[in-house]
Amino acid sequence: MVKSRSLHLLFTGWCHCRYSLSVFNVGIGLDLSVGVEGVLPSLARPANASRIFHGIVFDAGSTGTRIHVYTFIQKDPELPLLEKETFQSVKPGLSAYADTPETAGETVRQLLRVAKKAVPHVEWERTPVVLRATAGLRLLPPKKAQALLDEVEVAFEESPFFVPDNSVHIMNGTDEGILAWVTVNFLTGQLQAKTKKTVGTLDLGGASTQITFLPKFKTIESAPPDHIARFDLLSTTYELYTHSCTDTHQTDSSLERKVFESSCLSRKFREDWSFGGLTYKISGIPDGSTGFTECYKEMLKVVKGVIHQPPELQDSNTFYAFSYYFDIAVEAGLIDERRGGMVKVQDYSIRAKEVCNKLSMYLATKPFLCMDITYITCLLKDGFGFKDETILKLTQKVNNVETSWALGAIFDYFQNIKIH
Ligand SMILES: Nc1ccn([C@@H]2O[C@H](COP(=O)(O)OP(=O)(O)O)[C@@H](O)[C@H]2O)c(=O)n1
Ligand SMILES: [Ca+2]
Repeated sequence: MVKSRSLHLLFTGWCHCRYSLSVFNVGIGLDLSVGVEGVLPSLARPANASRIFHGIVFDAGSTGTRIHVYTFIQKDPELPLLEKETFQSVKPGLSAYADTPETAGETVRQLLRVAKKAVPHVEWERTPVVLRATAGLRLLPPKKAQALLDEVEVAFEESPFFVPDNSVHIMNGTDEGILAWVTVNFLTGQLQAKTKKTVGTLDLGGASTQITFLPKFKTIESAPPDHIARFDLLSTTYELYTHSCTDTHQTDSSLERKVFESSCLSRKFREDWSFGGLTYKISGIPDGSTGFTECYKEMLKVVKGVIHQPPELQDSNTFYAFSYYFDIAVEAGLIDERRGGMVKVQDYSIRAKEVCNKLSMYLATKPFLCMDITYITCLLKDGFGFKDETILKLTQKVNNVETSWALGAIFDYFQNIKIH
């Protein structure tokens, strides 16, 4: 089976980009406390609740389904701390079961066992469980996606956990970006610092990508209003720039072609790849040119002019980046898988040149690395408009908690954050 994020993009075609105005309110005057493991604002809970309480979030992503079980501690008279997260994931994502939706229910039941172990028996019936699906389900025909969500809901209702209204739904890309930003800025302590020294976030999933940051004055002035998200926290109004692209399925006749040749692949590379009910012959260009320059040109076709470029990104210093930004940096040897690390945008670019100009060296072990790392380079430089020196902080976890929108989603649940 072909494993390449960018190959998927090349087949699905142009990103469908949304720049949305999102407004959510998080209670003015909210109190916050700082802990060793992390920081959480006050969460609404029953008056007779015990000191420890929990929340369960399922992330139904395009490539996998994950469960996050959060344990919070109420430190009276202080506010709750995030004590720990229990995390587990399975592959493939729910969209792989579009024609056998009952299998989606089984996937969820399997992961619910993790929650039963992580949450004490007496807490089950007051512990909320929610599932948010992202690009994989956004791309399915609505009826097929709904059938999967219905199976999930059945599995939830059978479980001993509390199933709130609207517990299971497809999330839009804007919410994904904002909630990931909330997660990272919360875990790094920026939200409670009140200094507005927040960090921007970059997520690159199997079929969508998000960029979210707190813009400076000029960006707010010059960006169209629907590129800005607003919310209030601790008497401060935050205005976020958030932009999400979900790969769209191409409808033109080019999807009918059965052969896909790319200069990002070695001339000797041949593999069959099934996608969208058809099988394609993937290969390098037998008599054509290969290498970084040609590969970059291919990537420019799917990136250039599609994504809005906020001018201030040229001056920005550090962004937190996760998911495929992390995975590909590991595969390229730029960072250690366990520790993560900092890379500059130019590090992706330098490595892309090295890999793409020696394709035969990677043919046996990492045939798609050139394509994937060149795609990331192109997305960062010519898509978003980052400068070479911008630092990306690549991390899967902060304070032992996954850098994912999932924590932001449970925060959203407990706080009734309204995203518009
Ligand atoms: N908790 C998570 C969830 C996803 N991921 C990564 O996210 C990428 C896949 O994204 P995804 O399946 O969520 O796809 P989307 O639905 O977000 O487009 C892979 O690189 C995963 O390793 C992660 O690193 N940690
Ligand atoms: Ca994701």
